[in-house]
Amino acid sequence: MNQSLCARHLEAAALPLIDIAGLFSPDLAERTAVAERIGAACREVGFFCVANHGVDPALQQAVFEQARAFFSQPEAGKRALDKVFSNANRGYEPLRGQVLEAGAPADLKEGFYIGEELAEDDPRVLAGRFNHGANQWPSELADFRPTMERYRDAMNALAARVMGAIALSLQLPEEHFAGFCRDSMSTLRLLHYPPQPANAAPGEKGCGAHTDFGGLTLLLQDENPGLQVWDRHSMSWIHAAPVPGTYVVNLGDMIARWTNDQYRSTLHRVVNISGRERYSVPFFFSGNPDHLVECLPTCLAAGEAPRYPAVTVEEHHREMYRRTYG
Ligand SMILES: O=C(O)CCC(=O)C(=O)O
Ligand SMILES: [Fe+2]
Repeated sequence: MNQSLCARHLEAAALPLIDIAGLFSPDLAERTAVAERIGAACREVGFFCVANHGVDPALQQAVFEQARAFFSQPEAGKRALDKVFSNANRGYEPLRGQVLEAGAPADLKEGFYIGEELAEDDPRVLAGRFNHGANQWPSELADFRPTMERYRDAMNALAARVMGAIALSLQLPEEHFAGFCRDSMSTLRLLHYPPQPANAAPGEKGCGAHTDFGGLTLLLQDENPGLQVWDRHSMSWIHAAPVPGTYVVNLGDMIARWTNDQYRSTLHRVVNISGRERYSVPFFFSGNPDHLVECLPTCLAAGEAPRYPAVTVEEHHREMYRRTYG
């Protein structure tokens, strides 16, 4: 994306818009300058848009095409890859399969989960590690798997780069989170939201209000708005309309735990009032399952205590899946 496009969208964007071209510079000062902007957005909102992220637009379009092709299959075809057949939360999740907002009706979205590909005889799979296993792939869509694998690789690389910037923004060495980023148990999630029905039950919506569980989320949206982000100042929902060519980046609960809530994991939801089918592709960069997430000493003021006990990435995710899938 060029500068003029960024500038034109700057006013329209409800979330901070950050040009991250400088993160690809060999010059540490340029990377640090971008990191400072990211740090300010993390403290203030916990949500921001990034432009000049380097991800191939043709690859993004291919991901949407494959997602549409998958979800437009007859229900029986999708159900053949139901998540219930997976020991690693992979595959199809039908409409109303998750309750992201405790006490609210189930979410009006259907989804498809993809993770790192691990063979059934991998020691981590044999040991029953959470979310570790093989993917379920739709055999009738020949381009689906290679497209998603290329995209997942691109997302892992971009997320690790943004984690480097977050480290810099906290006055830590850029590689501070390298152990977290190594062999991340990331999840790529394809989502399809039907238009919000006129006769929706009270509180029924695409995605109930929630914070993301993990480290970083990189969200690719189609052109249909629907995402809403809680604004603690106005105590109302910001409508985060899609900005072409950008990702929405938001922080998950683990970064809030690291920073003792200095960096925010902010409430968000989806209401698809566009009147059209909406597709989105969040990528959850969850981190290394064995990594211990505990408050960074540099994020504690004198005499302040950590708000959260230390937890491993795996323990934390196991608990969050239990809460939202019952
Ligand atoms: O579809 C979206 O825009 C957001 C989805 C989301 O918040 C999630 O899956 O955690
Ligand atoms: Fe989310």
